[in-house]
Amino acid sequence: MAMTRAQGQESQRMQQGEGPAAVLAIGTANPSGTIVSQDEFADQFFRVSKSDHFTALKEKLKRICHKTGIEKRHFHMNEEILCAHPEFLDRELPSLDARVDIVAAEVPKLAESAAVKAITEWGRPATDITHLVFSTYSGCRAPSADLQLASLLGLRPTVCRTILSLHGCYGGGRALHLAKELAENNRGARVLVACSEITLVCFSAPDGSNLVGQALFGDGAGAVIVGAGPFAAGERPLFEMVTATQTTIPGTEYALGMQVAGGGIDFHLAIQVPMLLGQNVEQCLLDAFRSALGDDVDVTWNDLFWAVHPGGRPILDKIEEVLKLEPMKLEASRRVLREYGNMSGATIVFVLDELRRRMQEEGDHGNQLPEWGAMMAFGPGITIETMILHTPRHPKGN
Ligand SMILES: CC(C)(COP(=O)(O)OP(=O)(O)OC[C@H]1O[C@@H](n2cnc3c(N)ncnc32)[C@H](O)[C@@H]1OP(=O)(O)O)[C@@H](O)C(=O)NCCC(=O)NCCSC(=O)/C=C/c1ccc(O)cc1
Repeated sequence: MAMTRAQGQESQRMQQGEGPAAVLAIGTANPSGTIVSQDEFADQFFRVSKSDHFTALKEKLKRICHKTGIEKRHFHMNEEILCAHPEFLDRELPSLDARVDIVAAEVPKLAESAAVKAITEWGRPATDITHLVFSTYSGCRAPSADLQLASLLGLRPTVCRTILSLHGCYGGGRALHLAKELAENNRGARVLVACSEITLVCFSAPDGSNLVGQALFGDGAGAVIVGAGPFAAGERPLFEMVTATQTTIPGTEYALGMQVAGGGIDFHLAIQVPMLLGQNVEQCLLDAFRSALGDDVDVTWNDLFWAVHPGGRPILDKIEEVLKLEPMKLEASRRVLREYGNMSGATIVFVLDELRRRMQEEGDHGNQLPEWGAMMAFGPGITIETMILHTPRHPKGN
């Protein structure tokens, strides 16, 4: 059969979604097991790891915990697991197999809890999902967590799955970026984004190099349904994903990283990370806005709403300082950090959920959050994912 170039172009156009992709529903979940107050974390961590005699290290961890801006975190890890696996405390002992056995089962289950909430809110059957993008730093096995999640949710066998491994804290941003591209280029596509992180793969006894990570990271999962028009009855865009960019800060590979080793995943966070992000975020935002709205776009940062990955309290402080943001602008990020800590790739989904909650609350009081916003997530590279968001205004009652 012969097809002309024009017919080919028309056929391609017919396969594309209408308008920018949008977030249609959001769900989040945390392990129900252990909730640790940040005030008590150092005492508890040193007790269970039998490290109370390292008094200087413990005092340092207390100083760090006090400065994190975190009030509590959720963990799958508990004393029962530690009793069964004392090797998790000693980086020199082989423990990767046992860790992977646990997270291979738990990471998809946690993702399922978040995804069920998102799918329920979306209101369509799980079998209408066409694509799945799964992000985790705990995926060291194939078939992986994406396939298990697809089975747990009863997705159709033709669902197109992609797993993003070891993207760390920008995994959620990258997954949403990819979902936008999939939805806009496949008419009728409905993409489930799932990010699920369990710190058990990184857990170890305190030493001179791991205190910041142990004080910062927590467990959680976030799920988002993404789709472009035409929208089905009942589907309601929460955030339109207007444009998305990824930038790597040259020469900063050393600053953030993780390494899968026999004794678990090691990670490092250089002390310069907040400064490096502070020096680069404004340019990323300008580039993203120019690509969305043209070179002569004039943006006032305080006129936007903000969904920034709360990688750490000084990162939020630095971004607030360089963009001269009013104090409440990063409140959604600060609240998520306070309540859950840094859940790596899943965190940005919690921030979007918090923003959506605030929008509803403000709307109920007759106020509205700004129409335009920016989402940013950071991770190893140093990589910065930026997305420009727009909130459609729904007439009351719709
Ligand atoms: C709460 C901190 C640790 C301290 O707050 P501060 O305002 O800087 O306070 P201080 O300057 O008084 O520092 C307190 C102590 O912490 C030490 N410190 C201060 N940052 C440091 C430091 N990166 N190292 C090692 N000591 C330090 C600092 O030297 C000091 O030690 P000391 O003088 O003995 O009390 C704060 O710096 C903080 O949150 N830092 C982390 C920022 C950060 O890099 N976040 C990660 C962003 S990217 C991301 O989210 C995830 C990436 C990821 C990667 C791998 C994965 O597996 C998963 C995910």
